[in-house]
Amino acid sequence: MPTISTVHAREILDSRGNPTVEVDVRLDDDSFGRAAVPSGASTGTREAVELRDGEAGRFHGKGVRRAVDAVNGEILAAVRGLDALDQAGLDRILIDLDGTPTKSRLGANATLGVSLAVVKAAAASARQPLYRYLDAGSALLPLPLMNIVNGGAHADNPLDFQEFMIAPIGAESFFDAVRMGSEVFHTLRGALKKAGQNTNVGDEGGFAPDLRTAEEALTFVTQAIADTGYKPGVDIAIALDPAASEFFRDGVYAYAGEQRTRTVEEHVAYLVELAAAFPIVSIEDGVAQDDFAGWTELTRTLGDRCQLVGDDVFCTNPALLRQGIADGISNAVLVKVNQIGTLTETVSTVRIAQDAGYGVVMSHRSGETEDTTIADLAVGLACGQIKTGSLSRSDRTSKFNQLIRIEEELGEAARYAGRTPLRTA
Ligand SMILES: O=C(O)[C@@H](CO)OP(=O)(O)O
Ligand SMILES: [Mg+2]
Repeated sequence: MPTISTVHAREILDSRGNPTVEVDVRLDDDSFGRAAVPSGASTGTREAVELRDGEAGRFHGKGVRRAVDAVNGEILAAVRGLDALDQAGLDRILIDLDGTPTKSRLGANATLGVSLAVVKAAAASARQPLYRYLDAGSALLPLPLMNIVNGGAHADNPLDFQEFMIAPIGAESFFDAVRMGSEVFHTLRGALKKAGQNTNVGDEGGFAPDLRTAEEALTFVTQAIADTGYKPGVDIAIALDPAASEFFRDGVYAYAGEQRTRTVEEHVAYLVELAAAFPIVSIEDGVAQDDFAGWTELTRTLGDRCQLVGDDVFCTNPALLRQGIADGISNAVLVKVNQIGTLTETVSTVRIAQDAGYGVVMSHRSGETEDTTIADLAVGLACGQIKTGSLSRSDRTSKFNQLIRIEEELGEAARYAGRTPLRTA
């Protein structure tokens, strides 16, 4: 049984130039694992706590030295000598050591870094790639939701909705999906340029044009799919993440870019209208995390023909997801490892969703690193879908590239999910 001999954390930079935690783990058989922790901008209120120092001047208060110190001190002392193959036991110790319901004492950025670095070291010890270590039979390559237009909290443009994504549902393989996505991305660049728009990109590598309405962005995206030679809705469909919690104020949806508000009823009706007018197969956080009436209404009106993904409303939290399933809201869950802070809890959220027939979308954060763990998790947990940004910027393409390698390694056994996981009419 390989045991944990050293755990060492450091501060590194993420894709927004902010500090984040990276953890190295070495086992007594010399196996090594390294994991870097991502960071969100549009965060759910019930996410596990990302510990930041708040120390004036240093990294503008965003340092993560306290989380790093927690790993190199208390956590190291508690996990040294533990069985590296007992992930559930390790994660239980991390949760108990922290002792708070939201991991606010040691920081979810500390616990997650250790949790993921240990499983990677354990996989290395077993001489398995991570996806196979998680499940020897895993061979399902996810449908990628590729974010090619950025708005909301991820860009300095007027678009109220945060993400406009393309989903190559008709691709024959994961590699084929990446090729198709890349082609559309470049067609879109040309079209934006021709329209006199800037082609700068936002936090997740999608374009951030100066557009005001979702219809304008959706028209550009649908046209780019068609102009590349693909059938919108057949070869490539569209997915949205309005990240509606970000613009839900005083019981109404305040569209700053459009300079108007919509009531909950008007807002839901607007989403239904968009889903009818464009080839939209998935909407994440269509309504806000605290808008229970909105979630109920959206699920009732659109849930039979569109994937409705809960991000802020569930925060990858098994208890919140269980409650949502009991309440009958949404029909899919977004899974972000740092929203909950350990691998074991992440896996439990995925399993709860799968058992309930809910869709599962493994996801990056808007602040990422070159770490590609989520690519392996998407395959190893048979999620069926992954959301990892655009077809540019290495913090995003690193995940696509890892999935290309996994598909190649699986060879004949590899299966590309395509449209199957969407469960849409
Ligand atoms: O809302 C989201 O789904 C994510 C990832 O795209 O953004 P952030 O990491 O800023 O929460
Ligand atoms: Mg989201």
